[in-house]
Amino acid sequence: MFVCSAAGCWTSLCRISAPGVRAALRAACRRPGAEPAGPCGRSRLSGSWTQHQQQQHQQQRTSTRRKLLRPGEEKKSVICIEGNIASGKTTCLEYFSKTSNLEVLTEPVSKWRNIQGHNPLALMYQDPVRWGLTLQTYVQLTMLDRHLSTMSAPVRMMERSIYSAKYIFVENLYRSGKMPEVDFAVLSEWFDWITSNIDIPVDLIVYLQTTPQTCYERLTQRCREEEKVIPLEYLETIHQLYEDWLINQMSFKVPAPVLVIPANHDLQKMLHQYEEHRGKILMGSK
Ligand SMILES: Nc1ncnc2c1ncn2[C@@H]1O[C@H](COP(=O)(O)OP(=O)(O)O)[C@@H](O)[C@H]1O
Ligand SMILES: Cc1cn([C@H]2C[C@H](O)[C@@H](COP(=O)(O)O)O2)c(=O)[nH]c1=O
Repeated sequence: MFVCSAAGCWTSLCRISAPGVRAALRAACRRPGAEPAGPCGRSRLSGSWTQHQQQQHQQQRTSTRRKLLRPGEEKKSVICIEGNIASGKTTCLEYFSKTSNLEVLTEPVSKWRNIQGHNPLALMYQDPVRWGLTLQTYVQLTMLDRHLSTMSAPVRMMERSIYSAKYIFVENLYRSGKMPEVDFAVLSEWFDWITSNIDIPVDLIVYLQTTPQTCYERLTQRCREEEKVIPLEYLETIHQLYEDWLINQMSFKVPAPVLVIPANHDLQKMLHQYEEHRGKILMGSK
């Protein structure tokens, strides 16, 4: 049985309305870096940046441009859809997949469920201490492969990223005592090497913000065999790690601006919201 030791907490502080995000993004565009900083020197309001973040990101984008662009070539954009397990990321990608000049990359979950006849995802849920490193090494490899694959359209929308695999899932295994320190050290050195030696451009993060309860209901309804052992507490912990990373911005470096979309709503309202945010998502990545 897979049980998390640390239960997460839900804070209404982090619920930012869509109009609030829009206003914040408008303000951030007008006055880059002028947002008051949060406790760790970063802005708490998603979609806006501190001066430091703005400079860092600009440098990243400039170096990407130098490496990739030839005269007349257009800048390509990468948008990562982030969120808890069963928050609706695949459904969101499916919706946008009908957009022209946009390619969609889903998470390589089928690989995590079958590598040469083995199922590291199932093994990890059955015995995380033994199999956590195995799964997360493979997740890191397959996510890197996704990031580095040749783009077939000017805009790429992909499910999660190498960053969330490390900052959310590896971190959770380690913090909950389910990953031995040596395994965490090996994964961390790999991750640090990859991210400091390989350019992994991300232009926008879209965070589908849900309650753990909503995810629990959707996960139960989806009924993926490996995930039947997941308790609500696990989703609460993952939720809190996401909130600390993307909303409070107190845990790890956020590689791109964050657009928060409240995602507890029914499918129809979600599709309506995606349509409403379409311009911001696609243009915001430019
Ligand atoms: N807005 C929604 N309301 C109700 N059910 C949803 C909604 N969005 C997705 N679902 C369902 O919830 C389950 C998980 O959605 P999915 O898109 O696979 O999430 P994720 O890719 O984030 O794990 C699926 O069965 C999907 O059909
Ligand atoms: C990235 C990542 C994922 N997992 C697990 C969590 C879920 O069981 C699946 C992904 O499914 P989702 O519906 O797309 O959220 O994989 C993991 O254990 N470790 C990871 O790094």
